[in-house]
Amino acid sequence: MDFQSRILNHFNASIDTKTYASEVLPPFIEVASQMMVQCLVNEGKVLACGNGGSAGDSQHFSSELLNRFERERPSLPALALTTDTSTLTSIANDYSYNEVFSKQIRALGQPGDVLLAISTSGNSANIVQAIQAAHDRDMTVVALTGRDGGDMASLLGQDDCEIRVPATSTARIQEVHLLVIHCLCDLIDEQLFGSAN
Ligand SMILES: O=C(CO)[C@@H](O)[C@H](O)[C@H](O)[C@H](O)COP(=O)(O)O
Ligand SMILES: [Zn+2]
Repeated sequence: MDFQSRILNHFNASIDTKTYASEVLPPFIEVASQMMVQCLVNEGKVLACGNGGSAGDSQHFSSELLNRFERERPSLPALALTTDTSTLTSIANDYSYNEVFSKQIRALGQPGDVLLAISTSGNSANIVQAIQAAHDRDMTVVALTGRDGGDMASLLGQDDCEIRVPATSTARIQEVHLLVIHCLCDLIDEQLFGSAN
């Protein structure tokens, strides 16, 4: 297959995945946005974590809350747990990579905070442990997953919300995760700061 055909295949697969996701995800995205708004109104914060591309997604989300999305408004409290290399390397070195997020959550998480846990497979052990730590801290969890939801899906409780992308390719799932993150940012701004076009 020539390169341009490969590129076209990627575009078409991404479009198809997003079209299918648009038929199933909106109710879950709405609920997740309401959970985050409730948390922020009650002076809570959103902690976010993920590995690889999903680490980037965590940072993308937290920067849009802390700084801005598409309108002028006050900064909102969010923190990506993926950025402090001293903390990440010392926890991984002294304990285990599986604990790099959970130890931060046990220190920083407060009751009423929300954890945004991102994994395309739903099986990353450090994300699973992050969810367990969040529950121990009386936090709720918004989980962005894919495939069959993996181990994360079975850990979630009725106060949590899973947004599971109906796809199997990591890249395609990540592309929808980013769209979901932008939907969450828009809905949070809309609920907290009123109508904008
Ligand atoms: O971005 C990509 C692949 O598109 C990779 O960096 C990917 O995020 C990494 O392999 C992650 O470790 C995958 O973890 P997960 O999504 O299964 O939790
Ligand atoms: Zn990627």
